[in-house]
Amino acid sequence: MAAMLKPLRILLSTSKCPQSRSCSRYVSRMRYVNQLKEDDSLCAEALQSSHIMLFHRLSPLLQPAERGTFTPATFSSSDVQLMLERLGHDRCLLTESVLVGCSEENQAQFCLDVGELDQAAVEDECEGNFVELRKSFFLLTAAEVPIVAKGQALLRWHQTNRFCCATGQPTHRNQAGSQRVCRSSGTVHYPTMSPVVIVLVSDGKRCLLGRQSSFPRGMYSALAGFCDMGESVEETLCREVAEEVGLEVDSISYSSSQHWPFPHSSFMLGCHASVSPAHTQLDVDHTELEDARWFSLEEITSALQMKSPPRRGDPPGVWLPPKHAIGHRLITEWMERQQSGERGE
Ligand SMILES: NC(=O)C1=CN([C@@H]2O[C@H](COP(=O)(O)OP(=O)(O)OC[C@H]3O[C@@H](n4cnc5c(N)ncnc54)[C@H](O)[C@@H]3O)[C@@H](O)[C@H]2O)C=CC1
Ligand SMILES: [Mg+2]
Repeated sequence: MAAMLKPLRILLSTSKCPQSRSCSRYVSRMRYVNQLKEDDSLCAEALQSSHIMLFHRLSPLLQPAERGTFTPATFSSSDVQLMLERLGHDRCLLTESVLVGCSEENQAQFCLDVGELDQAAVEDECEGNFVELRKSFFLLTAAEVPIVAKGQALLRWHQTNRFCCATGQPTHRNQAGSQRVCRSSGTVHYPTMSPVVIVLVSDGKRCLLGRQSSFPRGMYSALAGFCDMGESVEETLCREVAEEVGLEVDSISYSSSQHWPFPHSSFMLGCHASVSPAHTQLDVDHTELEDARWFSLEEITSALQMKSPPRRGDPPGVWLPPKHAIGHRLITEWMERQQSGERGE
């Protein structure tokens, strides 16, 4: 039986600013993370006493937790070093960890991809399983998803940016993994996200959802589209709605934003928009969307109550994005607004 790595049960910090009383701790934490990005030797020292989440070819390692749930497995750096040795691997691999944040106790948190090691051997050592990121999203809590998504996105960015796109020369990362430098030209490369606008359109009584052929069976979501170079959020929103369903929106309001790791790190800007009830006839571009249609409050309310996606053989039902997705948040906001409108609030 392989020696087991003892997981650390720590509360992973989110990027949310805590309120009032603990705000100074938040400030010191953010400044510490910034220092780690700037100072390679401080970061190398922090790595030696850090918490590390493991990935294997970009799939996070999850461990079973209470009541059938799962949690991202986190280990001390010394335990990871011992595991690397036991599996006959150079402990230098640890230095390829990337910084993802810092706990409430100012303990640096890193991610490491051990894709060079045998997957089953690591799973055995760690009493966990590497689970593809999309599946992980359905297994983790809302508090755990952002840091796992961030870790995977950063690891993927390093794996795909080993050479400078201007000179073709190798790039070299800093210790935190927050940048890569091309030494021949001095160009500094930073991790990138593609801005996407996601919008829930309403005609006052119904909301508009679409589905792409690649979506899971029965799933509909708010309309989304990548920003073109030079566009404002408002311009992207109006263009995408016009392109995909042939409507012109009247008014726009901002809701919230989210980093979305699929397919290659999008920065999702979530908005609500309205169209006149007199102009709701859809002209769907079927090259982009398999279907788009208006949904009543009753349809949305019952779809939000579905606990699992429809299986093969089930009656066709509408399935909405998972609760960690910003599309879910926009739909829930719309439903709550409609319900309070119906109650006359
Ligand atoms: N978190 C959520 O709730 C949801 C997230 N999304 C995400 O939003 C993103 C955009 O939605 P789509 O309707 O697919 O966009 P879209 O309507 O702009 O169409 C995608 C097409 O845009 C082009 N494109 C332009 N810039 C691109 C870039 N930077 N990266 C990739 N393709 C680019 C490509 O030709 C691609 O096929 C998707 O990646 C999807 O994962 C979509 C719906 C819900
Ligand atoms: Mg789209």
